Amino acid sequence: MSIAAEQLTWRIAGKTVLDAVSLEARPGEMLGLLGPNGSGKTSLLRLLAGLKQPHSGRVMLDREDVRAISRRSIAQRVAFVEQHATTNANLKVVDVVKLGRFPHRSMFSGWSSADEEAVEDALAKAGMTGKRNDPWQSLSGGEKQRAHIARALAQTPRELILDEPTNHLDIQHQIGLLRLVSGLPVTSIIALHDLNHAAMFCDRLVVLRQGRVVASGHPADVLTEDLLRSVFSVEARIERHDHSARPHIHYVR
Ligand SMILES: Nc1ncnc2c1ncn2[C@@H]1O[C@H](COP(=O)(O)OP(=O)(O)OP(=O)(O)O)[C@@H](O)[C@H]1O
Repeated sequence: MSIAAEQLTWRIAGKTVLDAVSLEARPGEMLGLLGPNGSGKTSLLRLLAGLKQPHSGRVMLDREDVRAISRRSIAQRVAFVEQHATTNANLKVVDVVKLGRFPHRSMFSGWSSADEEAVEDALAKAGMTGKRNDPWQSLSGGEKQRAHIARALAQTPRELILDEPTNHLDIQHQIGLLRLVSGLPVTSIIALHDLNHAAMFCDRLVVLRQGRVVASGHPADVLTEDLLRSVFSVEARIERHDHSARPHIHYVR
């Protein structure tokens, strides 16, 4: 249930996009990945999901190098909700969600009651049951995003990687999604731009700047006025909630 990057370096077009990045999402933890535009969040998540190969360093699942684990086992346990996911436009919502069961099926197995249950549960958790038979093309941007999340949940992953999954969602669904992910019995790594949402829901945070980790730890230790100024170039005052001890950022106009 743990997922880790060890000294990952990735370059493209003569540029070092990720420079010896290490992090670990511990079992059951929701790890927030923060950083300004272009800091390397998507590149790092794609390496962790196995969609790109690092130039050096390694990705570990439960402390085992992913290169020693079969592609099928990885596909069964790691789900990735991409930022700009595309889907065949001729499918119905339920068909897209069913694709999440693909890694669990063999050439000879039929559609099982476990598959059916996983799909129904995923549709319900993503709030998409009522749209199950709608054509993909008829969905709004936020509904498409929720259907992609349902597809990832139908995969019944042990590790869940999400790249800015709250983009396109209204505030109710942003909070609903973060509450859902934080309550799942999975290990998750989630890239977020809303620092207050990250502070509210994530167990720990990692901050990237220009492809390097510049801070990591509990939200209260990471989200400081100095860090907001030096990494995000914003002035802010930080208040701590009495009961949760989590930081709340007030940006200065
Ligand atoms: N295929 C590519 N070709 C050239 N440059 C790339 C490629 N992929 C990533 N980069 C560069 O790597 C850097 C990091 O990009 P990445 O998308 O990982 O950042 P990000 O932190 O996810 O940004 P955002 O918050 O804007 O989504 C950027 O400067 C980007 O231009």
